[in-house]
Amino acid sequence: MTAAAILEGPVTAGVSIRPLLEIDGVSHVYRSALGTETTALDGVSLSVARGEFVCLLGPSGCGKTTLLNMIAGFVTPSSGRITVDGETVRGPSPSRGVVFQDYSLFPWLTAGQNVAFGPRMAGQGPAARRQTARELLALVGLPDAADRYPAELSGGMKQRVAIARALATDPAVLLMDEPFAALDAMTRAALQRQLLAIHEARSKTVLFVTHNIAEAITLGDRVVVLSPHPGRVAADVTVDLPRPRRRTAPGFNALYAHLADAIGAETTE
Ligand SMILES: Nc1ncnc2c1ncn2[C@@H]1O[C@H](COP(=O)(O)OP(=O)(O)OP(=O)(O)O)[C@@H](O)[C@H]1O
Repeated sequence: MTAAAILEGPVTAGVSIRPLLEIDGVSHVYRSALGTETTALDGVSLSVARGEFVCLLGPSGCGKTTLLNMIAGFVTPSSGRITVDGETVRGPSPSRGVVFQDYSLFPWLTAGQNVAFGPRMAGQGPAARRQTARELLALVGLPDAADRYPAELSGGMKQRVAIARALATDPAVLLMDEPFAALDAMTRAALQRQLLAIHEARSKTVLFVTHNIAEAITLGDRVVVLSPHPGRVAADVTVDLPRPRRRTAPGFNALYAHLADAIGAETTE
């Protein structure tokens, strides 16, 4: 074993199993213009393995978005350290794809151009990035939407384009902030299924923020619960129910009750 491999941690059959994402004692304090301080997160530590699908669950104000924004590199931790693939996060990077709740597509670009935006910034040529956009739009179930503008798409279609756009730079980790919260129940269920299929097909590491307990159980290999004021890890639960996970499946309700208890909710849905 090389010195580098030893530093990276345990090795199985020559493959390092160092976590892809490491959040180490991270805190964040917001300071207002008037000097008021809000401690959004306090001493949060979390490791996410390569290929793992982790849901961050918690009530409003527990710091889920702040944590995701710090991993994305949009917000700097007040203390602690975040590393992705061993590199300290110091700002946004194409290796971290982000999907927001409000779609945030460029309205002046077509769906295809939105998906091709990251590759274009990375210097990919026109033919290659058109091909990337075509492939990814097909992957999210929109093979014929390349020339349509966001205003011509439904909410569910926009979010599919946003997922394709986030995948276009082949990020190491996909960061998703309540991406399906604004969608109706049927569209939401369809996108959940599609996201799981993409997760499986592309072996993507996913960190998915939600305040919806059923969604967290449906999607996650693990559910990490944050408690509010200040945000701290209150529970870290492995979901070992077989997929696809239906609410009527044995074990679903017991896990639901356990997580509801952990976030201090009667029910949130
Ligand atoms: N820009 C900001 N300035 C000051 N305080 C902020 C700012 N952004 C968030 N906060 C505060 O930090 C805490 C965590 O907010 P955050 O948005 O990260 O929580 P959340 O769990 O994502 O909430 P929600 O589910 O409602 O989106 C809250 O108390 C919030 O009021």
